[in-house]
Amino acid sequence: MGLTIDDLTVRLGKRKVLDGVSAELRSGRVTALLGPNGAGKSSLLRAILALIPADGGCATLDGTDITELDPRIRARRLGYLPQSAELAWNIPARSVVELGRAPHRSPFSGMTAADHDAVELAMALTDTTTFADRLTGELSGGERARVLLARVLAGEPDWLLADEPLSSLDPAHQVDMLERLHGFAQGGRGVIVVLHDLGHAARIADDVLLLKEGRLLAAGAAETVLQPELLEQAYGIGFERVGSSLIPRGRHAQ
Ligand SMILES: Nc1ncnc2c1ncn2[C@@H]1O[C@H](COP(=O)(O)OP(=O)(O)OP(=O)(O)O)[C@@H](O)[C@H]1O
Repeated sequence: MGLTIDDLTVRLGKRKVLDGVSAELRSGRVTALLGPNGAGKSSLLRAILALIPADGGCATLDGTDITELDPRIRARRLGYLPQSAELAWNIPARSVVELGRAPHRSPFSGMTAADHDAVELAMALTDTTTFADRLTGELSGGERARVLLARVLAGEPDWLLADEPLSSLDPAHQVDMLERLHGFAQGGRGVIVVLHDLGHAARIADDVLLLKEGRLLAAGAAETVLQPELLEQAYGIGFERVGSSLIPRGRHAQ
């Protein structure tokens, strides 16, 4: 059981952006999704979430094809933090976080005590309580990113799929975000996170999926995938170990 990707193939326009990707993802662990620009990382998250159709294969959650789940159940079980921190509405931050409870509420019903508790907890975890009443248009990019994380956490999903969640955060909030994701997984839920920084991946990931040109180049425990030879194949540059870090050597390094 868990989240299984089975021979998933996706075309966007004329491009095959995912080509026969298969993997078993486990709850209680952080899976980092790595690979160069254009490798298909965002497409893989979006295909798992049934936001883009598969041309072949499928993703299943506890044995059920995710595309066959009722959309409300799907939204409850799979939380998505997309790459862009844009927000369509200029509303108070707390109202954005409250939207994360939508899959738990019936239309036109008010917020229950449980809804309020989940919102307050999510805001506390993301350090957003202090600007809960400010309009999102008045927040910095990093503050907006944290509000969006709070919105996903408020939905109490079983799985969190986060696409480059660190990109607009300062170092302190990057560390906070990594700890939040780690804590989320330690609570028994599943995390799939797209990362570019290999140091962050080494710090947080239990497992790694390494994509290149829409194909899975390697998958497994982080220490087995985060190896200079595999990373070189994926990114086309050399890597060397310095202490516990993997440092890029450049395209023409010997
Ligand atoms: N709507 C689209 N139509 C056609 N091709 C697309 C579309 N969206 C993405 N692609 C292509 O699909 C491939 C995979 O894109 P994707 O965004 O999944 O990669 P990524 O690994 O997340 O990249 P990055 O690290 O740059 O965010 C790229 O070659 C991209 O140009």
